[in-house]
Amino acid sequence: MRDLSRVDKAMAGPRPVVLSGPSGAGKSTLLKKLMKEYDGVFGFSVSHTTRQPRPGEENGKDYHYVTKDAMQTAVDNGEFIESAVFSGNMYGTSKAAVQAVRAKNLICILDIDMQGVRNIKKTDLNAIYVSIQAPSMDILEKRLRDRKTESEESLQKRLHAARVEVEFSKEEGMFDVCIVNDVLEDAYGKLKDVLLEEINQVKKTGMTL
Ligand SMILES: Nc1ncnc2c1ncn2[C@@H]1O[C@H](COP(=O)(O)OP(=O)(O)OP(=O)(O)O)[C@@H](O)[C@H]1O
Ligand SMILES: Nc1nc2c(ncn2[C@@H]2O[C@H](COP(=O)(O)O)[C@@H](O)[C@H]2O)c(=O)[nH]1
Repeated sequence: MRDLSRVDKAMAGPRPVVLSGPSGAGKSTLLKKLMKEYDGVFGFSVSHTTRQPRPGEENGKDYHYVTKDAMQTAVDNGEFIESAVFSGNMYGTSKAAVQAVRAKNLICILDIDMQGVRNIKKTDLNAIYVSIQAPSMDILEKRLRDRKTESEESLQKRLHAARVEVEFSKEEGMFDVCIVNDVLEDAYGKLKDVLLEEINQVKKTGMTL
């Protein structure tokens, strides 16, 4: 007899993965490793932002870089699943960004702040929520400073937001798992363990198509 629950699951597509946590905790580092190791399994939900691109970032790949007016108009037109102001800039997940990944039957990865988590939880996306944390505020600050992407003002705003994000991660039921990114390879191993079922599902479905 066919296992209908498994058929339904495959048809619904893989569950999206939400990575969230303080700026500098290592979300992008971890998700880039995942996308490299599992080429053709994960797809990144490319957010929109009004912040300036950093050296090496590519429009359409890391973010869609837009003006505040363009972003506000798109938000007002209902083009976003969620949007937020973080550290003085607007960020948002467009419906098109998620749809583009899901149309390919890939695991959609969202890298979003806590406001985004709250809002995505109100949707029917049925995501897996993973909190990425640094081992301590001192280490977080050092990582952010060493990254050399922020002005002192922006760094202070991010550290302030980080304290709030740390408390948020402790809220009951917010995250399925919390990973402390101390030794990168250990954190990456834990992330892969959490996502193993979805990874295997995508690999299996891909092979039968
Ligand atoms: N386990 C680790 N040990 C040491 N350095 C790390 C580790 N993980 C990430 N880093 C470094 O810390 C910095 C911040 O990492 P990353 O940019 O991935 O953070 P993020 O959470 O994506 O931040 P943001 O939210 O600002 O985009 C980077 O320079 C990265 O190379
Ligand atoms: N709510 C949302 N938050 C987002 C989105 N895209 C990124 N982010 C978060 O913003 C901060 C800062 O990112 P940075 O690239 O400027 O360092 C970080 O916490 C991201 O997770 C989004 O679409 N919605």
